[in-house]
Amino acid sequence: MSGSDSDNAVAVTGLVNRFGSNTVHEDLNLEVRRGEIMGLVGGSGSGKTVLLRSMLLLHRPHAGEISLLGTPTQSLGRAEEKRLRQRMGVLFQQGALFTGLTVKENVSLPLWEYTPFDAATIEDLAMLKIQLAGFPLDAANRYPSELSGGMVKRAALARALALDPELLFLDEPTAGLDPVSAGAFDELIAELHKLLGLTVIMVTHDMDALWATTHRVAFLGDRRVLAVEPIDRLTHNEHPLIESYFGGSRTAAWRDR
Ligand SMILES: Nc1ncnc2c1ncn2[C@@H]1O[C@H](COP(=O)(O)OP(=O)(O)OP(=O)(O)O)[C@@H](O)[C@H]1O
Repeated sequence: MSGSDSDNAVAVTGLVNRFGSNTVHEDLNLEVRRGEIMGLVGGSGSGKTVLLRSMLLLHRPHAGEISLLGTPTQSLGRAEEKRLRQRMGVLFQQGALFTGLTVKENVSLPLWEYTPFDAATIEDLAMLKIQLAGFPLDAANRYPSELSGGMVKRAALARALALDPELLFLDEPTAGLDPVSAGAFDELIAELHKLLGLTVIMVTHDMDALWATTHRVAFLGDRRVLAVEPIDRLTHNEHPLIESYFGGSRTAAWRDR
């Protein structure tokens, strides 16, 4: 049974994405409930990033409807789109921090752009988000080039949280981190989810992250979402594409726990 709009943070219906003759999505459907952490997995090239960019309104689909936080997005005006964007945060794979700005300045940027607050208030809010993301406060004046991989992710997360988003998108948040830092990041996401009541959509290949944080996981294959299930069930799904994805030696140990 499909949920009503008010139950869903995201509803994607009949999505089609094409690049020339390459059809990436064909009649793709996905519903993400408010307050859940949804993982997005699938083989390389299955269209996870294109789906993420479509949901972030960074890529206009060929056809279909995407409703975000109860708002259909197909024919939004610029001002409405901007207001909706303010309610969403995103952490891109490489962090995507501005290299010429310190961490504090990076986190302050959305606050300058979208809020009427004065400089002192913006600085206070930025420091609050930096703390919330578990980034060391005494390193807030450092530039991105002076940070470790784990610190870059936390700084980027602080920026994603700057405007108190209701919906948080994470693109491979633990890629490139050592296992200890990746585990700490998983814990942080779970804590923030609990504390802030966020809806989180996370693209990842990281099995630890899927098991540690997600409520359900959507599997992309064959140009659509083939299944949406809790990870313990999904890893036993008998669809050939899903079976083959989770049957590799790196993931089989998880499945057979
Ligand atoms: N801007 C673009 N122009 C043309 N083709 C594109 C563009 N962006 C994505 N594609 C194509 O769309 C398909 C899906 O790409 P996408 O990056 O979404 O896959 P993915 O599931 O995120 O893969 P990976 O796990 O390797 O990151 C690929 O065939 C890719 O070549």
